[in-house]
Amino acid sequence: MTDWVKIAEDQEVPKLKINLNADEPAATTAASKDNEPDVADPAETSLLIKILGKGLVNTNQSLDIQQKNPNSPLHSVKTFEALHLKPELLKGIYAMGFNTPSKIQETALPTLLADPPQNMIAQSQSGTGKTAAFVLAMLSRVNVALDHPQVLCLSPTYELAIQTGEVAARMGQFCPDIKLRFAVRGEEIDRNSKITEHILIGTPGKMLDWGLKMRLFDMKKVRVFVLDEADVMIATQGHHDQCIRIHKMLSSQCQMLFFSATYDKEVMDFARLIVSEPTIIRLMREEESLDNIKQYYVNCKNEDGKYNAIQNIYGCISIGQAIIFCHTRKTAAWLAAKMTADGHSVAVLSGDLTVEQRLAVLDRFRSGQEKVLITTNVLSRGIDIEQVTIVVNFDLPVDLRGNADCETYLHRIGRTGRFGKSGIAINLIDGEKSMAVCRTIEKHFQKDITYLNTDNADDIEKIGN
Ligand SMILES: Nc1ncnc2c1ncn2[C@@H]1O[C@H](COP(=O)(O)OP(=O)(O)OP(=O)(O)O)[C@@H](O)[C@H]1O
Repeated sequence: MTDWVKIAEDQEVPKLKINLNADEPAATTAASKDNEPDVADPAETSLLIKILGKGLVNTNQSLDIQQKNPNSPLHSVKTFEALHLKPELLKGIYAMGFNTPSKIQETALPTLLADPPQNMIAQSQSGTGKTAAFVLAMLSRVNVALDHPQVLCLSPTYELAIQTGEVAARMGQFCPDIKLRFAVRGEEIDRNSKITEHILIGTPGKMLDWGLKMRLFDMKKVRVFVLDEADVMIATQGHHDQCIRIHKMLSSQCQMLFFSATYDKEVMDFARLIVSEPTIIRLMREEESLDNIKQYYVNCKNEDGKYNAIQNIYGCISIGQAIIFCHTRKTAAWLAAKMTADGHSVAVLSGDLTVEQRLAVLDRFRSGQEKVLITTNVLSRGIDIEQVTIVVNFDLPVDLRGNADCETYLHRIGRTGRFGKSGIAINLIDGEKSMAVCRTIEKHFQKDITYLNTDNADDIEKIGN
């Protein structure tokens, strides 16, 4: 095992340096996308959330469990001992600081480890313990007496595969006989050799190359197939078909495990193709709500008018930390330059930054080094910043056709029960179109968005109370 602990550690530095828009150099990407709506890349967002996550997310939501095969036993455990794991694995879990199984692990682990193996489709938000659960299943199923791949784990990108490998390396640190190999770009292998490692973690393209094109291992001998981040996988060009091709090569006895943070129809159809008679476990995300958020709109003539509105608000009330959302990178950069010139400490987070740069920006903002974070839709769902008191929509969220994007509005403004309850949202309006968007949002949530006159100091002071 030591070998691949080293490999995982060696990968840790380069993984953050990589520009995930690898097909386009960062400079070209930035220049050509300045005026377009800035959108979040699902793989980048997922990686950011994973790296930013500071431990287990506890939720009060209940589990929803469905079983397609009524004969499969289903029970839950309250301790890791109750799973009767190999002592070395149990030691690895405790060494990671895990004392008791998380909510999803309580129910998922007995099914994941059951004999005969059962298929599973699991859904829960980032940070709830999915990776730890399926990595434990992967490690437990290995028969070290056999020197061929027995477990395949597919991730949508290089970086996400490395993250999973790191968890496996840590959890398996006391199992020196279990061997892992990364099947990702940059890993080369002699065409005439055979892969002897027990676990392969990688991306679909490389896995297909090794298993199908080069026949470096026998896909029929694989006992566990894990598909991680199914929603991100679907969103990544070409991965859907590659996964299906891999799946077709596997034996019908292979245990199929499918993990995702969300399941829309496309992801569920994909899951159904791959996983037969699954036990489906879902832990719903705590819903964001607009309760206790005071919402306002301000009429402005143009972008300069919007800027004046922000200045007036800052002039009248003391604001802890604020996030300002813009539609394009260009507007975000323009606004940041103006606010900085006026003496505000401002950070900008937009899609032209690498994941490493975004992490640095978020870390600084979270620690209070900057008071204002100007961003676009790249700062999206799943990245919660607790201490923010005011959210300003410099541009209201709209979809590609210019219609109100209520879901994005909720993710920008809403809070979950876990975080501070009260907050202020200010929507800057510059014309009929944006007023119509504002009204649609108001109607959708049935929560008033009140008029605010930022030329009137008394009016502004009221929102601070
Ligand atoms: N039983 C546990 N007890 C304590 N900490 C845990 C437990 N299970 C997982 N964790 C920790 O909680 C964090 C989230 O776990 P994990 O990465 O498995 O969640 P996830 O749902 O896969 O999230 P993501 O998709 O972001 O990776 C990690 O830091 C992990 O080490």
